[in-house]
Amino acid sequence: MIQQIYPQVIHPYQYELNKDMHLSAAHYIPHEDAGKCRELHGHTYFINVTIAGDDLDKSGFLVNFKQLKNLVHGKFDHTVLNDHLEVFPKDGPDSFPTTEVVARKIYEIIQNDLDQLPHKPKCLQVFVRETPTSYVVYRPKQVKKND
Ligand SMILES: Nc1nc2c(c(=O)[nH]1)N=C([C@H](O)[C@H](O)COP(=O)(O)OP(=O)(O)OP(=O)(O)O)CN2
Ligand SMILES: [Zn+2]
Repeated sequence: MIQQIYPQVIHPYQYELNKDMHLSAAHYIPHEDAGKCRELHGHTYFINVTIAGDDLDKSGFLVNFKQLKNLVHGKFDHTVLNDHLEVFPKDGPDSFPTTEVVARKIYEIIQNDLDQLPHKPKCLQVFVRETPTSYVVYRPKQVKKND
């Protein structure tokens, strides 16, 4: 069981769901400022995603917990993050799988999937812990209730 206190998001929705995941992945940050992190190394990432909405699907789910796990753990577990060029392209601001970029990419992957659902749940927060002493929280700038 993952035991971690997460920051709370204030929101207007009636349902809020949280899914914890952990995954093993390797990465490297090929930038001169990254020091020892320029070399390939691995982490056990601890991830929490927060989903909210007012409506449930026909199963009574806001979104199936398994679906969230498949989207993130299913894609990245036991992989080298830098190898996912569709997520972290060779050039540009998204090319380095820093904790910040990983958190935002997980948000984008999840929200793109949620946008296909008729009841339109929203991803409000992605928490990514990379080491015992380092984590990032990503939240989209604004989530409008009727988006
Ligand atoms: N803002 C960021 N800074 C750093 C990132 C990052 O993604 N965003 N990443 C790294 C390294 O990849 C490294 O894996 C993590 O660094 P750090 O927390 O410094 O790791 P330590 O285990 O050495 O931390 P201690 O608290 O000193 O034990 C670096 N910076
Ligand atoms: Zn690292």
